[in-house]
Amino acid sequence: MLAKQILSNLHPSEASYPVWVLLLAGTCVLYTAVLAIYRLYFSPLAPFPGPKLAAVTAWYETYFEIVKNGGGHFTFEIMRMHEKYGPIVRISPKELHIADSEFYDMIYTSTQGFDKSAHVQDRFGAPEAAFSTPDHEVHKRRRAAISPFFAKRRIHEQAPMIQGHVNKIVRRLHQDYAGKGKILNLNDLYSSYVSDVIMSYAFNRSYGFLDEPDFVSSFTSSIQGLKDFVHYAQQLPWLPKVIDRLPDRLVGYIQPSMKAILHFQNSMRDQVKEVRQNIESEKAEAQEGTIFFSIIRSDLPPEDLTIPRLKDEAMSVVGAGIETTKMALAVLCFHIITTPSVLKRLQMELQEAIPDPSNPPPLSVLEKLPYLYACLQEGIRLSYGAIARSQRISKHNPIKYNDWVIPPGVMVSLDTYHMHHDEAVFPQSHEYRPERWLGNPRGPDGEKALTKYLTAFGRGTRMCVGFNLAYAEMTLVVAALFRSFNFELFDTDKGDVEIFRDMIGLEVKPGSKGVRVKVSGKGEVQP
Ligand code: HEM
Repeated sequence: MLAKQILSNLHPSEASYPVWVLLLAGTCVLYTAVLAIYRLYFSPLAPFPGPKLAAVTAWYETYFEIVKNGGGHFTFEIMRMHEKYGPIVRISPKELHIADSEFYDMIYTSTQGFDKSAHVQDRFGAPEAAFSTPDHEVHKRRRAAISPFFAKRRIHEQAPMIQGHVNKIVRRLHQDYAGKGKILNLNDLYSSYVSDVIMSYAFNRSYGFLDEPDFVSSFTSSIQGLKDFVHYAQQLPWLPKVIDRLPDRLVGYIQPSMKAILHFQNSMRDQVKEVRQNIESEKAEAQEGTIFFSIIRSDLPPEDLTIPRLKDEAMSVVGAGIETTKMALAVLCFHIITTPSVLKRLQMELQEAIPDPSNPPPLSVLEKLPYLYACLQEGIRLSYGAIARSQRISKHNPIKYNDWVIPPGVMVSLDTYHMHHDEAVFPQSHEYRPERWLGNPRGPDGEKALTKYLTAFGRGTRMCVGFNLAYAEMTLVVAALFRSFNFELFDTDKGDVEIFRDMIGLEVKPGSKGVRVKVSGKGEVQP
């Protein structure tokens, strides 16, 4: 009515563009004000503590994830919020965050079928992978098709294949690096190693990344580039959908970091297409028993067996274990090399367990070495796996936390950065201290195993499916390298392994070239 009156009082030429703009702007302001008032005073989350601005707008989070210091800083901001507001905080209009290590297992649980949030479904460019699937029931069905391949027994069956890749590394370091002064980039080495392992296992295909000059290939670089886009994809969930409709060349031109995702997507699409074509033409003997051969032959419903869906699953199965395992290895090697007491103790243990380095004992023996295991645990702890929170949603039931009742449908999370730096659980949490894992240690209550607080692999229904593979890869390569070689850091410092920002995975200081070392052959260590 008011709008009509205003318009009728105006000369037609005056009632054109500016009035409509004013009306539109007025409506927007009114809508924003009403929304802000609703979020502050009437939303079911209104009683929860937290900054008012974060309660009013999700742009608060966007600022920290995309703008501040180049983005990836919301996890640290959440930490600051907890210092001010206590263990439960409303971090955005629709989301709560909890900082209480004892409550982790209540959210990341196998006893309740919590969903993931759909707004993060697209962030790794693989929206239909089990990993990204929001709905609990659909996730359960998709995960069931891949999880048997990562059971401990199956990984032990793969140990000779993994050891074969480790032997190749040892040979190459002897030939090209040891005593020659040539600089070895451990990040590149590990990236190639775990990529070769997973491609062998997923597709029975050798890409020979470990044969590449300096262990660098476009594939491993593309995996590294995947995380550059994650916060944009999460904060602006429409962006991946728009990009998906544009020609690849245009995308690469507008957003160079997307090139990595496109490259990876294309290579995974080619892989699954080939397996399916081979099955259809009965030429798939070479792939029989591999992960994707079995998935295509599984009883998943047809909508889960399309090439685009399988491509997404391949991106997840292949991609999820590369940067995570590489960073854990790079971090732990840095600390072992720079801490003489740790290095000596590890080398002594390995010397005793592996009398002849050319004939290493099986995985089942090496994985029981207590100090080696402790070194891995500390590396995993300080590389975090996924740093950022992974939201869970209880669709139907409220969640109780202390005196608070979290209504159904609300995103709630804890995160590994908070967990791994809880000083009550891990005193001097920023220090690399393998000793804290020795002797079946307990948490602060003296009962719960300390391993319960190591959440790098997540927990519950969505826990990392590949953790047995990750431990096997790390055990075999760390045992071989520290048994056979000495390493001296080259132009590398703590900034090359410590968190600078959270890109879901660990991102270290800008411009870092990774952990670089000079290699020499090793004599026996004296007690
Ligand atoms: C140190 C090494 C690794 C770490 C720290 C790690 C960590 C994680 C984390 C935090 C999650 C997500 C949990 C969640 O959403 O709450 C995850 C999921 C996943 N990881 Fe890993 N991961 C590692 C290695 C691997 C390896 C080697 C593979 C396989 C080759 C793998 C495959 C997967 C898959 C497929 C998922 C999705 C599981 C699901 O949603 O059901 N990961 N991982």
